[in-house]
Parts: sequence; structure tokens; C-alpha cells
Amino acid sequence: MSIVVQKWNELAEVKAELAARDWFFATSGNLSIKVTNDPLTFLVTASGKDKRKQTDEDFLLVDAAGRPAEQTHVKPSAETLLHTKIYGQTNAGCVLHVHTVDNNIISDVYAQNGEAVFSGQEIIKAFGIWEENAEVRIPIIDNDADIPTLAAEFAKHVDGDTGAVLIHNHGITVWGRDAFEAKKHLEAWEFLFSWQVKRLLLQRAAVPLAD
Ligand SMILES: CSC[C@@H](O)[C@@H](O)C(=O)COP(=O)(O)O
Ligand SMILES: [Zn+2]
Repeated sequence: MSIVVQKWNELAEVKAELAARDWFFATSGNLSIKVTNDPLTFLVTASGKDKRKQTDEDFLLVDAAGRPAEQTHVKPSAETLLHTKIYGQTNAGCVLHVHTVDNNIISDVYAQNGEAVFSGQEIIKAFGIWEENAEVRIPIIDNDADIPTLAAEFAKHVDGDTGAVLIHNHGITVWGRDAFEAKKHLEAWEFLFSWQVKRLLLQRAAVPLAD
């Protein structure tokens, strides 16, 4: 099996799992997986498609600049530039972007702080952090409609092989060394967002919480 087919299948599997979670509302979301390092190529979702559906045109191969690396009539994701920043600046192998109600609420509630901070949660260990009372932070950036401007701001927060950024009232972009890690981190972030949204609602309802 060629490396492209192998990576295609891997990304298709992640896509199906995220679809099963109903994380692709209204054609939102984009995913990619690195195929080769030198030259850099990666498979990225085709733009504007319903990512819950599985078709032979779900992904296309693009180069380091996000341009199609082979003849195709489908267009790369409108947000491919964000993926190129990650592959260009790190050794990440997979990038996942989803819009969920919870990630949008958290991005809005903490927008003024420029980040959301979480602690006191067992699931933080999914990020490979094992200390007691560990804290995790996710930056929140403005949702600039101009993709090069958005990508430039986004790139300032891309400094490791794993990471995540919230885009205000838009969604989350998570990356990891491989698809397994990217998905694990995405699920852990979404768990934290959902947990925090529910805590905020309970606090509002004056239900006593541990802290
Ligand atoms: C309808 S979602 C809005 C899109 O602009 C975008 O944010 C998105 O996530 C999907 O865009 P796509 O070009 O299909 O990758
Ligand atoms: Zn998006």
C-alpha cells in the first residue's frame, strides 16, 4: 500500500470517529495528516464538503504552501494555511479543526483573557502531564476573516509538536505528532470545555461545587 493510501485511510478513520461524535456541523471542520517530510506534503480535507460523508474526494494532497500537489478539481480547505504553519514550524503529523458549541462558548467566555485555563481534572493526564494540580492553558485568538492575517496570529502560538489554539467564536485547532495523539488531545480539550460550561451553568444556578 502506498504511503498516500495508508495516510488517507488513517485520516478517513479519524474523520469517521469525529463525525460519529457529531463534531462537523454544517460543513465546518478540517483535518490533515502529513504524508512526506522532504518535500513536505500532507493530505487535507477538501473545502466546503460535509465531513460526515465518506467519498473518494474527501482529501487532496498539498505542498508546504498548501497548494495542490497533484491534478485535482477539488479545493483544499479554506483554512489550509493554518495547517501549513503547524507542519512548517513543528514535527506534528496530524491537525484537527472542529467547531463545537462548547469550544465556541469557552472561546467567548474567556476571550478577554486571551486564554482559557483548566486545572483539577484527571483528564489533564491525556496531555502527558502527570503532576498533581496540573494546569493547562489554551490560547484564544481573534477570528480574523482574512485567512493570512488569522494564520499569522495563529502561528505565534505554534511552538511544539503538540498544541491547540481556540479561535474566538469559531472553533479549535489541535495538532499532535500523529493522528492518535491529535485525536486524544482534541477529545481531552472538548471534555474540559464541556465540563467547564456545565460548571459555569451550575454555579449560575447556585448549586454548590467543590471549588
Ligand atoms: C461552514 S464552516 C466555515 C468555514 O469557513 C471553516 O471555518 C471551516 O471549518 C470549514 O471550511 P473548509 O474550507 O471546508 O475547511
Ligand atoms: Zn473552521
